[in-house]
Amino acid sequence: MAQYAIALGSNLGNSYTILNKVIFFLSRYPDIGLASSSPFYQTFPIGPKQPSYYNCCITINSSINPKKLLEILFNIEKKFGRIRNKRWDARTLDLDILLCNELIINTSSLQIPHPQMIKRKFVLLPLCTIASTWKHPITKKTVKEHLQAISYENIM
Ligand SMILES: Nc1ncnc2c1ncn2[C@@H]1O[C@H](COP(=O)(O)OP(=O)(O)OP(=O)(O)O)[C@@H](O)[C@H]1O
Ligand SMILES: Nc1nc2c(c(=O)[nH]1)N=C(CO)CN2
Repeated sequence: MAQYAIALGSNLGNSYTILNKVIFFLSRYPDIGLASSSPFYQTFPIGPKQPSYYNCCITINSSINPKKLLEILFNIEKKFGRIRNKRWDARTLDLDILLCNELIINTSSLQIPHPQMIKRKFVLLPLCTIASTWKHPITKKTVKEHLQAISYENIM
């Protein structure tokens, strides 16, 4: 059984409702147990000009392996209306695997920890509300320490 941290984001459609529905959907998914879920934060977009986001994080327990979980999350993004065009395009749903136990994976299609997570306040702030002491397996710093190191502000 592994513990995963997952980041959710949405900035197209009724984002608040979409995130709620996705968390409910995941909580009922076979072999996935929802452990915790953060508050939702409205955040200014990082990157190209586009609508503001709702972001949150969850932790789950699952016997599903990381590669299979990525495939499942990809299909859930599709089910909730994600159309993939360019990188960083506005989207109804983005699901990123942030952490899996103390595991490090570095393949072309899957990197864990998520390489961008420690730079993103819209990830670290919600994650810190549910997993502040989780140690990043590469930097060895906790989620809280990474959050404290970020100076920019994009939370509304
Ligand atoms: N830990 C991970 N979680 C989710 N996707 C990942 C992960 N590691 C690698 N990927 C890969 O990243 C690819 C691009 O993902 P996506 O289209 O969601 O990027 P993005 O959200 O636009 O940008 P970013 O990657 O900066 O969040 C996916 O096809 C997936 O194979
Ligand atoms: N505030 C915010 N900005 C973003 C986000 C996101 O989830 N929230 N996701 C991006 C691509 O993954 C790019 N920029």
